[in-house]
Amino acid sequence: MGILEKIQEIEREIARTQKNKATEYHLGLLKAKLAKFRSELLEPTKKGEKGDGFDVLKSGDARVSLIGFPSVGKSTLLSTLTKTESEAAGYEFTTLTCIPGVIEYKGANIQLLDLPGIIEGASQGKGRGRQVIAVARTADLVLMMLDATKPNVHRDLLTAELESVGIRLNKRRPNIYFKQKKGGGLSFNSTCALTKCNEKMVQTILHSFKIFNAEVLFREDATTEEFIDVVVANRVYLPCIYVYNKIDQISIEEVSRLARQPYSVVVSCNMMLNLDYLLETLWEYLSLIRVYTKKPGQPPDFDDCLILRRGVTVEHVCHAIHRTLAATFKYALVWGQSAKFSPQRVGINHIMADEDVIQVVKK
Ligand SMILES: Nc1nc2c(ncn2[C@@H]2O[C@H](COP(=O)(O)OP(=O)(O)OP(=O)(O)O)[C@@H](O)[C@H]2O)c(=O)[nH]1
Ligand SMILES: [K+]
Ligand SMILES: [Mg+2]
Repeated sequence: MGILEKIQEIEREIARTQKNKATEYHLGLLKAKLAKFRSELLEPTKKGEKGDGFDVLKSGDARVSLIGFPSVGKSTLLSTLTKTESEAAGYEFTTLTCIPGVIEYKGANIQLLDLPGIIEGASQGKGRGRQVIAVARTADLVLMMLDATKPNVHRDLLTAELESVGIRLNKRRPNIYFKQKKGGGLSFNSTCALTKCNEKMVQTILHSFKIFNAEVLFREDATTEEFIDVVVANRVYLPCIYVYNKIDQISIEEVSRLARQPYSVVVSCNMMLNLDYLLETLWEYLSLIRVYTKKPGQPPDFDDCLILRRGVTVEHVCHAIHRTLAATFKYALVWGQSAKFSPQRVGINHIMADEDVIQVVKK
């Protein structure tokens, strides 16, 4: 039996198993098996699957992938936001490979990848699904494009496709410590009351992965699925913006309903509506910040900024300026939002904010 059939069989069994106390562990076991087979699907099988227009080099400050059903307007968006032209047309599967473009925004170069449309069953190899999903895994953010005139179930279908191959959208990594050991059996602890999972379930799941010695610490009230995610380990956690395109075709009431959903932005690529807000949201979700440098006695260099991630320290800034700078660092002067007063004299662990100005003083 092939993996796909095995997966289908387990899915059918889960569907026909009633959910109650008596079947709880059996279900947990099935879910663990499912996770195992699905992660096997991710491993490249045939030679030649790569190198057919999907292995685009990473470049710039961040990478964003465009995921959506056919003809929702992905290529139209790429051609609108970047200098690259990607063919757009009124028929499905116009785009057949990965087309990279660059969004220049607030001094950052954001690589935007246009991809073929994907459909239900993509994770199991329908269409170019597997290649598209492999690219999505390498991105820093997913722009899931949806057709505002189509039923909203598309959003759940695509989310489920990505989920089934280990891509988690707008979710945190579960706060569970897990370490395999050489001996000593299972050591299980939690720092809070557990209502969705328990020691016996954890043991059952670990046994199904042939793990008999391990240390497990639940630091939150996590579910069985979340525990499986931690064990399988090849999960990626990505921010996702749901972009509803073609709002020129729907009523204003419908537009405002879609716009109020979480993580959602409404646009019209053809009419160039709300694209500024999309870029602003993109910047926000990518956690990018700008840091300007300044030399003593000179004004800051506002023409050239460093693009970094929210939460970076002065040490990161030093590395971004020059690889040896951190070693000769004495202190820095910082102007801007992260400074209590301007300028503030700070050490190497000071956390920077967007649009801060920094002057590094060497030993
Ligand atoms: N009404 C309307 N039509 C749009 C809008 N944006 C794109 N379209 C149209 O939607 C059709 C499909 O656009 P594409 O950009 O080719 O869509 P795609 O998602 O790249 O399609 P595939 O590559 O086939 O997956 C084209 O006819 C576009 O002109 C929009 O904002 N409003
Ligand atoms: K199309
Ligand atoms: Mg396209």
